[in-house]
Amino acid sequence: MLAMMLQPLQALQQIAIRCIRLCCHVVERYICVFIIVMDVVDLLKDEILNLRKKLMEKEAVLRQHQTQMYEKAEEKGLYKKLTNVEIDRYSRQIIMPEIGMKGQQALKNSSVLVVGAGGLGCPSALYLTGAGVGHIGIVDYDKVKLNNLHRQLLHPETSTGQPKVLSAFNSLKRLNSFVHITPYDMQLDSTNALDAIRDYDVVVDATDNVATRYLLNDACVLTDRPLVSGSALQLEGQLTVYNYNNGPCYRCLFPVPPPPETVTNCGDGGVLGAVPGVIGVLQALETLKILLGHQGVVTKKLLLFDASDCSFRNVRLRDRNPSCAICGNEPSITALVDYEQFCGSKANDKHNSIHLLDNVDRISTGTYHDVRSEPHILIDVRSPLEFEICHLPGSLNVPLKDLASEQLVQPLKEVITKKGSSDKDFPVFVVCRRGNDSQKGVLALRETLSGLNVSVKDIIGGLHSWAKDIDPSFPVY
Ligand SMILES: Nc1ncnc2c1ncn2[C@@H]1O[C@H](COP(=O)(O)OP(=O)(O)OP(=O)(O)O)[C@@H](O)[C@H]1O
Ligand SMILES: [Zn+2]
Repeated sequence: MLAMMLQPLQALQQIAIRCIRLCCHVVERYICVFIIVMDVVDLLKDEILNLRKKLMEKEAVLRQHQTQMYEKAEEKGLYKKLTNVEIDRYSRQIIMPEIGMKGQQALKNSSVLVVGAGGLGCPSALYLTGAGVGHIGIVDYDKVKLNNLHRQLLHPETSTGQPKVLSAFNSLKRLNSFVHITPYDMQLDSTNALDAIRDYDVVVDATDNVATRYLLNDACVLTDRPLVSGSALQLEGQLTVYNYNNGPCYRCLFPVPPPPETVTNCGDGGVLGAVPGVIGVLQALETLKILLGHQGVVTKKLLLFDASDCSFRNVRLRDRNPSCAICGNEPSITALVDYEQFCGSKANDKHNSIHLLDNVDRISTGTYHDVRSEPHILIDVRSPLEFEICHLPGSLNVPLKDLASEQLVQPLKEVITKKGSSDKDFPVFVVCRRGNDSQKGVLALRETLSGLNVSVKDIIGGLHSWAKDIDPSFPVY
């Protein structure tokens, strides 16, 4: 009787087992197919990468031959005139009355040094190369980083980790093999700037730091070269040509460098890629106008570009200062100086660590990792926008500038009073992106939290160290 009652149940069980087996089989097949597709994708990616490498090797050999040919031809004075291919290639600008054969010929016989192969240097060099400037030098000491690619469009993904000048050289040569490109993988400084600049007619300042701006300015004044200067940050850009047509030099307008802490760079302030794109292209345009001897070069005035409403504004600049230290009537500077010392900042925009706190007031990311399960408060002093990109679990976001405000710190005080016990200092840790602002945060909090039993320390190296030493999956920006 019992066996009869169980029969349909067993049949159902069998059907269920079959169904499950069938499902497993289907899932297994899907996984297999997925794995096979993934394998094919990986294989194709590897193959394409190898082909690209081979292509680059072949292109390098070709360029070597072309360079030799160029040099031999130049020795014989052969390349002074435009070839028929060049006439065809540049015909759309040659037929303009402002350029003509003479203008194109002039471009072919001119040379431009682009300093910086970054956000401004890439678009600048791109249009100078396209226009057929005969010789372009490009200087940079840095390597291509992943976070350069959104705006430094001469660098393809495959260049990441490569010297920027090599990457720029390859892209420019691929674009126009008629142009002679000289890459300089080096930092321009007082020891090499004059020699580098003397070989070129015009200098484009596409760098990102104040020390190099003064260096280029002085070097251009001493060698009598126009300096096409540009800058871009966030949604704004600026452009002017210094030391041209009796106009002012950079020192005439800014005899004293700004305090280093007031200078914001792209790494901290951010920049929308198309903004340096606009300014870089305008730098190329002004350079071409100088080489062609055109009127209307942006000198003795400053062009201001505001991308938020796409407005361009020209403001008049002061005239050349007769008592300027470098271009004045009786200059006190007659040779290049130490620009890092003069500006009190490095000739790069790389992050410099500051030391405001004693070691006892700081903890490593490893120590924080070990104590994070114990009661404490972690304050992240970055901006809310940065906090949104990534943050450590349980951290409170109080931006550095708000730490000095009694009113804004009041809720924090309440949390500490609630959590802390009176017999032991309650631990408060401060974190930021790289470990500088967190130290400032500790100093500010010591003021605003005075009177409370707290021990305030910062985390050395900030979230960058956390990602490097503790959690490699943590985003870095
Ligand atoms: N003295 C110098 N000599 C050679 N190259 C320089 C010098 N100073 C700055 N540069 C280069 O100028 C370029 C400026 O580019 P950009 O302003 O786009 O900044 P970045 O350093 O590439 O990027 P980010 O600031 O976002 O890290 C950089 O590639 C930098 O290496
Ligand atoms: Zn001057």
